[in-house]
Amino acid sequence: MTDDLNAEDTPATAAGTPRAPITRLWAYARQHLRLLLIGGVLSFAGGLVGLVQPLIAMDVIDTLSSNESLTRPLLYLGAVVIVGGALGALGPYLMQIAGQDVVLTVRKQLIDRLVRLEVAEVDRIKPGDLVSRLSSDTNLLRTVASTTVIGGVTDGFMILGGIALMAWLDLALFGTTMAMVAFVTVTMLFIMPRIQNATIASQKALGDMGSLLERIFSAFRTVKASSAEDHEIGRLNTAATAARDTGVKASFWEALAGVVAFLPVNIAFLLVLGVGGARVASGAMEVGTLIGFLLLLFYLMGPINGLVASLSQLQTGLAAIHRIEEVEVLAAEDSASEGNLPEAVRIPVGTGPAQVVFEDVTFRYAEDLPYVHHGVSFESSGRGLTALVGPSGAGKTTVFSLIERFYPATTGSVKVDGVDVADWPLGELRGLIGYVEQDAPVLDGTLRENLVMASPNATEADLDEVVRVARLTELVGKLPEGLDSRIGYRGTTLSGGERQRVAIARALLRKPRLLLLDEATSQLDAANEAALKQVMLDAAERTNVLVVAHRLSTVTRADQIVVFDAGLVRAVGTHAELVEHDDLYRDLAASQLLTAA
Ligand SMILES: Nc1ncnc2c1ncn2[C@@H]1O[C@H](COP(=O)(O)OP(=O)(O)OP(=O)(O)O)[C@@H](O)[C@H]1O
Repeated sequence: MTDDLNAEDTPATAAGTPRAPITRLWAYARQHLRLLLIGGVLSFAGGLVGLVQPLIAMDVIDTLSSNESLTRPLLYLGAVVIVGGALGALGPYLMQIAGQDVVLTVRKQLIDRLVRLEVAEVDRIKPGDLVSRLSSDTNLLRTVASTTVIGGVTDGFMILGGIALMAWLDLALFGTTMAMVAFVTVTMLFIMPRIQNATIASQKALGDMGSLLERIFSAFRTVKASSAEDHEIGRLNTAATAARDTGVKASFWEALAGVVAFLPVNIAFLLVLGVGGARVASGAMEVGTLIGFLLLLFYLMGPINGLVASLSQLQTGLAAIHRIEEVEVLAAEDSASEGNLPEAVRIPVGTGPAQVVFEDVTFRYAEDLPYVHHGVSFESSGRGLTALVGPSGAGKTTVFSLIERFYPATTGSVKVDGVDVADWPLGELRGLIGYVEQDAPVLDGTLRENLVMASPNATEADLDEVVRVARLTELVGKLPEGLDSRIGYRGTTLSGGERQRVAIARALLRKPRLLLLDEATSQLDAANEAALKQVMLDAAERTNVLVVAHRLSTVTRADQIVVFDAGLVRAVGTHAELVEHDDLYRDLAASQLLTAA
């Protein structure tokens, strides 16, 4: 189902099951039904006007043979051509607008879903493929949700109208034509699902290409330093070839559908000419009726080809919906939720440092993965610095993920200000926390955009203050446009230490009641190191700071140190106490696991 979205070929724990694509298409189109219907009715009316043309032509021929004036029928014919042309242009135009509206609705829905996805879902999926779903797949929907459906329905009605007229004109010729129509119908039932499957494969191949490209650019320097360009180009080329092959396959079935529509109608044309000619010769039929029938058949070629093209396009659109729907069912967070507490129980609105309590917390990232936390308990409250230390993989960063409610604790409880994080309104919970990740991500854009993204209402004075506190004044001074300078994709124009201080400044701008800081494992130069430590200590004067510490200089200044080992808290104390009483801590302090600055 959602396997295509998964980085590994493990089934996703999606929030639901995709609905049938055709139901989904209806749900999308329904929201723009008015415009679609107006466009459809105008197109249909244009078609009907066109249908009258053969009848007027018959009138012209009859008038010719009766030597009467041609003015009246020719005027009718002219009017019919002009009105038919105008309706035929306006109707499809309105439907195209409706189609763009449908795509916009779907894109907005997808964007909302993608940005609000649960972290656990994002752990499993391939971002490049999501981009292709948002751009390429939704684009496929444009035609389908507008002209295809309405066009198909109008063509269908036109064919039915034409068939009724044929039956009225001559039953024998009607029977001949119907045999061909039956052939076309049966063959289409065979071809259509194949177009849909080939399109799904083709779009998937495009998604794979996007994923591979994203993979390369997310580790571009590593790819180059590993001289892996040829290997990566090979993988991309394979995906591009797969996209070509599946595209060709889809085109083959579409072309076959076109032939299946075209040939029988032409054969019917010849048969009608033969059978009708014989009937005219035997006097069983008027020549005007035969010409009218032939014109009708000729005229119906358009709607028949149109209907077959619509059915082919419908398959393409259904394939796109299939892929869009796979995203729609991924689990997303409800950041606007009011939390789980009953109305009467209000969360105390705190202003000072927030309190964090872990009570016997167990946690694993997924049901098929081992436990990371086996019963973690500790508390951190008031101003000051709490350092989490322990061997790599002991579960320190996971503590932050649980406080931010990126994942729910499996058992036990994580409390902030005495309230389980699961019960907090998500927006409020995250609003009181400043979080600095270990690799201190910086987003493409200007320095200012990066700083205010967590606090859009920050004033210039607030900005100046965090720039000063985070020791960024010198950096801002040397950038060509100061705060408004672009800092490159992922902040590539900044040093590691600068990126971290930008991330800290962003977190501080929120005036957090709790600061979570995942210290970088990479070495920084002495000046950066000292600057960062000072920023951290300054923040600890004002609020509760939890730091995953990798440096001895950080832990020696901490008010409290929590020692993690294999998913458990094995000791809590100050540096002096732990050096005295805890073997692991003593080893950590003495070894490379806590690097001396
Ligand atoms: N998103 C994830 N999905 C699955 N497993 C994960 C995920 N994140 C971390 N883990 C696993 O959870 C365990 C604990 O990871 P965590 O990052 O909390 O350790 P840590 O103590 O912070 O390590 P380090 O000091 O190296 O940063 C590790 O074994 C890691 O492989």
